[in-house]
Amino acid sequence: MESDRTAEAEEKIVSVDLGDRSYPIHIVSSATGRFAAAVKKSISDLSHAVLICDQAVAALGESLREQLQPEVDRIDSIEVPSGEPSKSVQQFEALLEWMLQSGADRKSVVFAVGGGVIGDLAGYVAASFARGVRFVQIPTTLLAMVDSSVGGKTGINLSGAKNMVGAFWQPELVWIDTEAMKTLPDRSYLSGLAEVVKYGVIDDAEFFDCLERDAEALVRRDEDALRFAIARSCQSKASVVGEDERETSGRRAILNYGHTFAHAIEATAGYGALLHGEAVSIGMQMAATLAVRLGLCQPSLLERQTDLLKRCQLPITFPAADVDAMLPVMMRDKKVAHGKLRFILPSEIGRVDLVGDVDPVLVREAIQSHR
Ligand SMILES: O=C(O)C(=O)C[C@@H](O)[C@H](O)[C@H](O)COP(=O)(O)O
Repeated sequence: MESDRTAEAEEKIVSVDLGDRSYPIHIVSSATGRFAAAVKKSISDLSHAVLICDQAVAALGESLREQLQPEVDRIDSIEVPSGEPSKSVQQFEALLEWMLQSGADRKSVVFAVGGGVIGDLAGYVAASFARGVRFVQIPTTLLAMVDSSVGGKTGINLSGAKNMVGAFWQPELVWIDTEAMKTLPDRSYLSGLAEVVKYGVIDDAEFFDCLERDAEALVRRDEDALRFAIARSCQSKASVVGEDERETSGRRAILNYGHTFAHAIEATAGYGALLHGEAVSIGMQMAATLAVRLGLCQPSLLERQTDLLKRCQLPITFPAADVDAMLPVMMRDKKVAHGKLRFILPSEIGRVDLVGDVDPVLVREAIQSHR
């Protein structure tokens, strides 16, 4: 009992405030027994649960199924291959057909169990089936915990453009159990740190200082450092999304720091060649280099970012970067307006702006300097 009480006390709830689409993010540690209660609290009239689970965490999917069983009339579950290639039109269609065969209806609730790929894919399935059913995000990678499970961006890739098809569709609940970090492979874990570092650069200078203090603790997955980093990242993301849910005012676009370069790297290198967080790390380096060359920030910003990413054991160059292939892909970025590229660029640690009309020669140079 005592340990249960301690675990409960350690539970942190961050809320995403979006009026009638508001929802809680529960950040817990080894809280197997409390999942069903949290679901019941957030979701009324749950009778049919549909679990879409990453193959890599099939055992967790089974455990969640057992926990939900007493609360529902029916559960259907399916496993999806791990990795970025699953965010495809074909996989999306296969899941919709499977939902239909499973007798899903508008009251069914989709549970997305896995990393960013599964969350984005299953979220888009939920947004599309019968014109939208409710869904729950259960992120099992660090990147999904701190970024993709929060904020309602769901979608899939086209062969030449990442996340090009999708919908803004908010979950009912995000359930983050840091227990999943114990078995996450190193490469995947470290790639999630790139999005953590991103929050420091774009929004929270004090957090950046904490990350500089805690980098080695985070790399060795120290529980306290990790819980702090996850909670602070989720708070940052929740507050930005609360201000600009559908990226209309430009505020939400700050979350895209490094992503114009990263998405082009991922699409041209072939989905899955790099993990998303690895591409974001390299993309942030290219963006900060561009900002220095444009005179928007001091070189010391790039130096601090480089140092922190290196200490997080993240890649900061991509020798195979193909500038000529990347530029046309970048023109399909969702921030392009009136045919012109726009970038999120830092002016100081903790502050970025949306910058348009950037000389393509400087963009090429920024890419080339990280090959
Ligand atoms: O939530 C957002 O908004 C973001 O931009 C967060 C990004 O880290 C995330 O990778 C997002 O999916 C990219 O969005 P996109 O609109 O550039 O596809």
